Amino acid sequence: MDIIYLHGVKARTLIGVYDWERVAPQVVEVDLELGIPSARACQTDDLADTINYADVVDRLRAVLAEQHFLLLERLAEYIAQDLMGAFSTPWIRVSVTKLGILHEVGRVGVTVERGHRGG
Ligand SMILES: Nc1nc2c(c(=O)[nH]1)N=C([C@H](O)[C@@H](O)CO)CN2
Repeated sequence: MDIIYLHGVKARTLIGVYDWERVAPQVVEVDLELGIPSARACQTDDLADTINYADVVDRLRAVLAEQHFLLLERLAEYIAQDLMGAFSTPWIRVSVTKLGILHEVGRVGVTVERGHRGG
């Protein structure tokens, strides 16, 4: 199965369990890998035969703006289900990272993988 990836997508969202995190949006970084339903575009050279990664970013940013969760786990699951439905992808891996949220820790985050990787 061929894969489209988007790494290091930064966006602001309300996320976190602490009171201060409930009132101030923070920047998270999202890494995505999506299985492409068909490899047709490799032959046709036609954007209509694949997933337009610009559309994925637009949808991801809309989700982050509208949905407010406590845990990164819940946010990653929501993103995975939303994008799988929107782009008919059989497999997805979503990582959501908080930058500099813990003292002397560069990055913390969660990865979820959903669906099945075909051959
Ligand atoms: N497994 C998780 N642990 C923690 C999360 C989380 O989303 N998943 N979140 C927090 C706080 O919101 C964090 O941003 C501040 O320390 C703590 N642990």
